[in-house]
Amino acid sequence: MIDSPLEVLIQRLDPDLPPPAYAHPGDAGADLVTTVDVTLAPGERAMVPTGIALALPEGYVALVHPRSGLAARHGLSIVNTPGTIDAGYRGEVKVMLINHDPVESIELRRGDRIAQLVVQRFERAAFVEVAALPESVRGSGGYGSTGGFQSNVSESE
Ligand SMILES: O=c1ccn([C@H]2C[C@H](O)[C@@H](COP(=O)(O)OP(=O)(O)OP(=O)(O)O)O2)c(=O)[nH]1
Ligand SMILES: [Mg+2]
Repeated sequence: MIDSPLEVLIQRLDPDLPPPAYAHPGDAGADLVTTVDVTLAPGERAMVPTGIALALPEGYVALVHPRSGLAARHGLSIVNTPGTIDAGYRGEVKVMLINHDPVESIELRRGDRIAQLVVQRFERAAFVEVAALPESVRGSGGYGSTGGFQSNVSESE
């Protein structure tokens, strides 16, 4: 890493559990753990505490992302992905987990790594109202305006 890391103040509300940690140098996400055992039935969601509180520097946000391995293997995700941790928030970081598996329950144990925190700089916008927006190549095209899956194209096309 070229730049020195950004200092982010944390409090461990549950000192027996580890602080957020990057698994490898260069990783964007620092893993968060659950402080509680929780079982999620298919389709069920739960607000899970992480035992961590933050004081992010002004101009930074922390985003709570799912872990892809748990998503692929078990269907575990986050309802409001990515969750937004505002710089001024001093409460416990919580994760709104959801079990997307249609059949299997997911059993999580205290200390399991359930999500990852990505700290980013953000811009604060000044929203300037105008009568007409500047033109662009895309215009108002969206929602699949450029096409869909390749397999949907028939051979005669
Ligand atoms: O996954 C999340 C999302 C949010 N938060 C905390 C930190 C965040 O700063 C605060 C508010 O989140 P957000 O703005 O997403 O929720 P809201 O529904 O708009 O609540 P508020 O009215 O408090 O802003 O809740 C979490 O701990 N985990
Ligand atoms: Mg809000």
